[in-house]
Amino acid sequence: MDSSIDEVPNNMSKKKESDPLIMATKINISSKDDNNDGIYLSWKDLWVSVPDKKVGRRPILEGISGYAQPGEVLAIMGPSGCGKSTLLDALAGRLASNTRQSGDILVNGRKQALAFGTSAYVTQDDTLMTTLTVKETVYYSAQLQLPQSMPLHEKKERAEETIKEMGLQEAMNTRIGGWSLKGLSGGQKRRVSICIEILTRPKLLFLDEPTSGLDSAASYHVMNRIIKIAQQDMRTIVASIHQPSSEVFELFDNLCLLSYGKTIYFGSSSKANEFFAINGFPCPYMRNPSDHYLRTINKDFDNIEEGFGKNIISSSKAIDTLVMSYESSEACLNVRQKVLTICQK
Ligand SMILES: Nc1ncnc2c1ncn2[C@@H]1O[C@H](COP(=O)(O)OP(=O)(O)OP(=O)(O)O)[C@@H](O)[C@H]1O
Repeated sequence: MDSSIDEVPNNMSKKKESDPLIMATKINISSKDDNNDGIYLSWKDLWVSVPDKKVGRRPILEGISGYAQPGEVLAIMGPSGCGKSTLLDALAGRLASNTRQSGDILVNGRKQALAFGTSAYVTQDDTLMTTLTVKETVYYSAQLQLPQSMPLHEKKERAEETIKEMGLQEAMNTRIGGWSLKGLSGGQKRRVSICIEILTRPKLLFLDEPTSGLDSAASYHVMNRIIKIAQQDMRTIVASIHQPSSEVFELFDNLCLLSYGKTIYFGSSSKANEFFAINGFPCPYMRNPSDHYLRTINKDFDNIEEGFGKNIISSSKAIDTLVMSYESSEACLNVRQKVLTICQK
């Protein structure tokens, strides 16, 4: 890092509160890494609804349960509009004001708000300052977010290390850019947003579509890095993800597969194939499992889908079959037991 960015410029401290860097400060300024206790997050019979002109209120999530635990990454997957971001928002306590929520969300087995500074959230939109370079963005953010007691050189090192972790060293001096100034690619901006949020090494990290806009190699490296952060530092990570490659999919510990607000499957991602196969939807040879799951449970194109092999079945029926089967499955029982165990800890 060069010395010209040693300190946060004065004018930045006068920026309005909506500035992402300032918001990050407010969330994380007191974050202290002084103990290694991880966060167990669990949710039970979680319902979320929104206003609807026709029916009054429309459910987005319909009584779902699950958990996320230290050292692991939980991937939330499902067709577009199935409620992935809504679940992340509910868990992070940042649902929109027009939503209604019922059911329990438990932090370490108790109904409590997430302690100040313990979690971070990377949104789908990259709200970055277009005129700053990558180095300036991450370094200023480190200065603002990391504890005052941390020496400046350590903050610099943390910033540099994080930039490297996200594979951005080549773009250090590139401006973020925007519509009037060409700068980073969409995927690089995603990585800068992730950098800013992992600077403080939060114990609980929510990532909304961390790989959107990334090519398959970058997606793999970014997710691999995120998995390492979870494992090395016993962080709990919950990430919504659209269409992971099979290599990225294999990195996830647990999978929460949603379809139109209902759970299709929750459990070890390595056992999802078996669940689909025993219910009559085996993943064809050489097909990416996540492509197969999403195609099976997307009913938006029911009228034009060719069905599954000889036994043509609509996706609506496939969804009903899988939802019912999941509810009576061992996987579902395991989730309920796990949630109960977390409560008793
Ligand atoms: N605050 C809200 N008010 C009204 N409708 C909402 C609200 N939040 C979410 N929705 C609706 O709920 C549904 C699920 O939205 P959500 O963003 O959770 O889906 P998603 O699975 O993350 O989709 P995508 O993959 O396309 O981002 C959508 O139909 C969306 O329009």
